[in-house]
Amino acid sequence: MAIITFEHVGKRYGGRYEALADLNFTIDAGEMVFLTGHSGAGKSSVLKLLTCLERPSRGRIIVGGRDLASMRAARIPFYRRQIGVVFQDHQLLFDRNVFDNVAMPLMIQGMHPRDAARRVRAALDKVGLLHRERALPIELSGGEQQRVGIARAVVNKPALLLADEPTGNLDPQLSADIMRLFEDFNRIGTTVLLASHDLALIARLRHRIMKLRDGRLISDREAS
Ligand SMILES: Nc1ncnc2c1ncn2[C@@H]1O[C@H](COP(=O)(O)OP(=O)(O)OP(=O)(O)O)[C@@H](O)[C@H]1O
Repeated sequence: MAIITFEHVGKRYGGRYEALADLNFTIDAGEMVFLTGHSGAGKSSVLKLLTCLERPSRGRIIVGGRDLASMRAARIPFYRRQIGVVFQDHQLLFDRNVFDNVAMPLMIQGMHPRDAARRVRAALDKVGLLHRERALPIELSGGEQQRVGIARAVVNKPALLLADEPTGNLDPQLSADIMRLFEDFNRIGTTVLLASHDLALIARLRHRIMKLRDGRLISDREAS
């Protein structure tokens, strides 16, 4: 069953040339998919549309049965709770410790601190950082900081996990470790869509690869 459908999606920023043009694809629930392409090909734009940070200029985007174009602004925060997002620079709060960073989405939702603490520790356990919950981000390595970013993205148990160049700043060994984490979450049922230009890494992993060029889908290779 499709969890994401793009139908004839186009995106223009401020009336300029098209960042995305007539994009059509579906991603089924439970898939793990890489989105690749050169810098400026439109990878981040796809993710911004999926998180409603941007609206499509044309076409339809359906996520979990909801049409994003017709979603009222007031619904967007609720919609976003079902999606975990991992950024290249992880966007941690450097004056808060690991626990508080991961707890942030749950606090914003008003979850009871006791329930939140249980969730936070479960997420930190999954990324192997339970023993660092009191550390400040500055005390962690780059790879560990990215793991905190992933824990924060999954703390809500999202059906869909999006990541924009999550290994962009990491060396090959750490990148492979981070990819294994995404595979772990995928194995337990989370749909994963991951933008990356690290072709060597993603080719080894044998998941579906969608390739963009100048805002168009130029190839879509099924998992092998
Ligand atoms: N907010 C914006 N305003 C104007 N143009 C934008 C905006 N965001 C993206 N663009 C343009 O849209 C095109 C696609 O950008 P996008 O960030 O989606 O590509 P990308 O494949 O993610 O590239 P990168 O790997 O460099 O992040 C680029 O030409 C970019 O300059």
